[in-house]
Amino acid sequence: MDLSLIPLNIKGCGLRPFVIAGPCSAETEEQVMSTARQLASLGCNVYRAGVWKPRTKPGGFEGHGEKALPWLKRVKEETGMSVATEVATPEHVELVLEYGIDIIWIGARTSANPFAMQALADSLSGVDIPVLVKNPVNPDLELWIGAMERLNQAGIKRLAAIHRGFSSYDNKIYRNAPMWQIPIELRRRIPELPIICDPSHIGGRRNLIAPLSQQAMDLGFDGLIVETHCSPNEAWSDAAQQVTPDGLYNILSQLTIRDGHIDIEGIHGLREQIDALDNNLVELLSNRMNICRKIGCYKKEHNMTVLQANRYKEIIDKRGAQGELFGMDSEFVKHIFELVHEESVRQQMEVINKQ
Ligand SMILES: O=C(O)C(=O)C[C@]1(C(=O)O)C=C[C@@H](O)C=C1
Repeated sequence: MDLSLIPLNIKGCGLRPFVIAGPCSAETEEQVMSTARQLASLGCNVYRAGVWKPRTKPGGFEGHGEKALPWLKRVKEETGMSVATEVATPEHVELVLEYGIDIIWIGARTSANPFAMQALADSLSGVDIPVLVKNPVNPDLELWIGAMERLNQAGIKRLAAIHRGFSSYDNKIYRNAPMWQIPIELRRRIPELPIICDPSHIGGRRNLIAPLSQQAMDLGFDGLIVETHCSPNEAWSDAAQQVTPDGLYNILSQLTIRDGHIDIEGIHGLREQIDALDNNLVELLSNRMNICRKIGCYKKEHNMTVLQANRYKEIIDKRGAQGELFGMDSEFVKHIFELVHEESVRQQMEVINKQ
């Protein structure tokens, strides 16, 4: 299904980057207003604050709920910024609409759950509000697109995706692995869908916000949603990843914003060279597969298993090391040969099982 989209039509959404900023959670009216005033004075157009906070474990601050919605309303009235918060249930939707919240986002745990997504979509049927959909916690592009399709089917056309990274068991550098290939594929599949990067949740640490924001800009993402707090160290949630409003605008001022629509003329010749090399690569792969099919025939005649683990290991190790010598990441080269081997095994299975 194609998404039927119209522009987000949010103040400032034509700028690159389009910035949404504000604290992880609305803690007190004073904290909400103080952060908002600072952000507004720096030129921010959209203010975010979590009111319902999905926490991994019980006992953490789970947000003030409805009590905090009038604070966001006040931000809107006093600063002129649009206000955004997360919703996870139809009851949340009802309340945010009652309090005139301008934009809603759907969190990673909710977008991973088709039942929850459908319930939210049903509750938004007939409502004209921009909805930002965070990627599901697991790296599943279809699930992410499916969540947006459910909203779209309910009539929500002002949609954007938020890339907040993916949960993983062993994450040393990032809180959530960026796995940039997933939002890149999303852009290829739905080019007109705005993508907003959430460097706060990917990085989990404030010193990673600048490099991650730059990476998002280099990939041509449209916006950034950054957790920003008047006193980050005292934040009730996600303290390590929040920055001050001044800190955020300092980061933004240092970003290099490149134009997605480059002058193709200058790289035309180089692209021709790439086409020629890619052509050779596919031909070489096809030649390799022909040899593998011959080996498949031999294995069939001699009753040998398709998988030859020692030989497979030898290829992966050898090519990985060779790749590194040629200036590539050995894991990348190994991965390519894992895929080549997978196809080779599939082709040999075909040969062996042919009557
Ligand atoms: O060397 C073999 O036995 C092959 O069948 C070739 C090949 C490969 O693609 O390189 C395929 C399957 C085996 O597991 C190991 C290697």
